[in-house]
Amino acid sequence: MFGDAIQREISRFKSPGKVVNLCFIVVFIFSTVLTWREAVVLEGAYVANQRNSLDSVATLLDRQLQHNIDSLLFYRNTMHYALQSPISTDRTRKSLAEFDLFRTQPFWQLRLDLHRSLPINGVSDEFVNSSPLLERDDETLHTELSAALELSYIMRLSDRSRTLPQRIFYASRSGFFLSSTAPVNDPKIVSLYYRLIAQPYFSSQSPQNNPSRVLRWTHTFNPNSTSGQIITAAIPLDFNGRWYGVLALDYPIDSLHSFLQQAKYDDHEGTVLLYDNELNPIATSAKRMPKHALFTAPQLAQIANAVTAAKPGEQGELRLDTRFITWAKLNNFDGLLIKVHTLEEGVRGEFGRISIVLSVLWLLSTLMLFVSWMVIRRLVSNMFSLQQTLSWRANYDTLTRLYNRGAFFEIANKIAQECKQQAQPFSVIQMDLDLFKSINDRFGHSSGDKVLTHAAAMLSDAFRQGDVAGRVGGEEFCIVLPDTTLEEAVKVAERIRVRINSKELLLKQGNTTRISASFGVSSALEFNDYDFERLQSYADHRLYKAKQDGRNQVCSHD
Ligand SMILES: Nc1nc2c(ncn2[C@@H]2O[C@H](COP(=O)(O)OP(=O)(O)OP(=O)(O)O)[C@@H](O)[C@H]2O)c(=O)[nH]1
Repeated sequence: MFGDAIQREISRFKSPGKVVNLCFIVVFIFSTVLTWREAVVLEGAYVANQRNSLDSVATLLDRQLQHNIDSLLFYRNTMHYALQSPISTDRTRKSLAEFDLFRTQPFWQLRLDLHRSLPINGVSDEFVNSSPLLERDDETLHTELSAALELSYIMRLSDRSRTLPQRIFYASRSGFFLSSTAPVNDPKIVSLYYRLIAQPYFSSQSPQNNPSRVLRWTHTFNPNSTSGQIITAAIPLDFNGRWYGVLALDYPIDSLHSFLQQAKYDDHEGTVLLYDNELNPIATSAKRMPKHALFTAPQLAQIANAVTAAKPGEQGELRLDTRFITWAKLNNFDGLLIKVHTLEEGVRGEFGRISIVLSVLWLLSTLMLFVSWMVIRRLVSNMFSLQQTLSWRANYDTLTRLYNRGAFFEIANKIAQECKQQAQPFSVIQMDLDLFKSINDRFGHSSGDKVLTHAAAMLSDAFRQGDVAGRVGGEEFCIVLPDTTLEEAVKVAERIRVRINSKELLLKQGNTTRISASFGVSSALEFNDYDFERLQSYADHRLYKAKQDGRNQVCSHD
């Protein structure tokens, strides 16, 4: 029952080809949506993978920076405590006395212990007086020096085995400095101290330039060279309202390069770059810094736009031309890490390979779908025309193309009943070709067939729309005429008779013949009977009479 319903629904479509098209379109859409969904899931996994891989580098770098900044803050606290309650031992007193002796010399060095402390390196009073940034306040000078001597012990203990090499130093406004990397020779002290106080990180820590007294990052950027560049984290040292100096942490760019290279991935994993807060590249995980700018000005603006509102620790991604960019804002550095993953690298990677397999599978399935669509369409089309032919043959006579006996009787009965219901006249004409056997005998069976076809065509041309004709025997035809009286039916029969007999018919080998037919006509009104089969037998009886009366005539009475 359910199957019948489906069949009924399907049969509503005039062309089964359309049903096949529809089915295949549905399958195609379904497979494409499934593939697309897989692609979306894959893309999500790819983005997560890119983020994770950058996150691991960012976390590692942040951890390193955090450790170093913690050290810097620890040294500042040490200085605060030491300034508050300075130690006074024989050794410190001896060192301070030495300072009083050396302070006018161009450079000098104080050292409490050769192995356990770092040297304090200083310049002359004259040098200090020559710079407006510097000041040797005699009231606080000894306290600061003894605090620095104390720090020189502790700074000596700084852990140098970390993966991110760096230099920690204290540059005092009183004309001396203490550095985790001691100068190799004495004259270098002056130039080193000069360089320390000449750098922006020193002057930027003055109370005017850094009123909130926070840690600041500076990058000595030279676009033409990577050697000698450093990034520095600096905090001011203040005590009792006086700015004593700057505690700072230097990272040579090369150490950041090495750090990023240690976090090395496979070749297809892309490149990680460290950018400062002005989006200048500082370091890269690649072997060397790119020769040309990686991003155009509009692309840099796009990145800047994406990261401006981001908080430290936040991550994001964007697509620039064929590259996939992941960025992470660092917690402990005023800049960001950017990972650039090119299309080529992506294709060589795991996700690229899966994407290619997915695309190939989709293409193959679409191709197979297309081929099977063509085959099934062809099959369905052939079956449909076969069905049409069979169905036609079940109802029609193939020779004359009129209704065959079975179909004709069914239709004629129906028309008779309709006429009866509507109280309309109804007539039947029975026609039989005259002496047809002799045509077969003289000219052959195929010529006989030709005559039959010709007679059927004459018949079809002569009756009105609404009349129905059928071949009811070998050379016998019957016509039913709804809403037609006996007189009108006789006229129709007469017209057909004249047409059939009107011209010579060309048969085999140039022979011609003129054919004729006899007709019997009956009508429902004369018998007050609408039974088609009875009316047909009355007409047949009158046809027999027409034959007996000499053929080629219409008979409508008994
Ligand atoms: N060629 C051909 N002949 C057919 C077909 N069907 C029947 N016939 C022939 O039609 C002939 C009918 O002959 P009869 O019934 O003797 O009648 P007739 O020769 O027409 O003579 P009357 O009806 O008395 O005029 C037979 O010889 C059948 O073989 C057909 O489809 N094709």
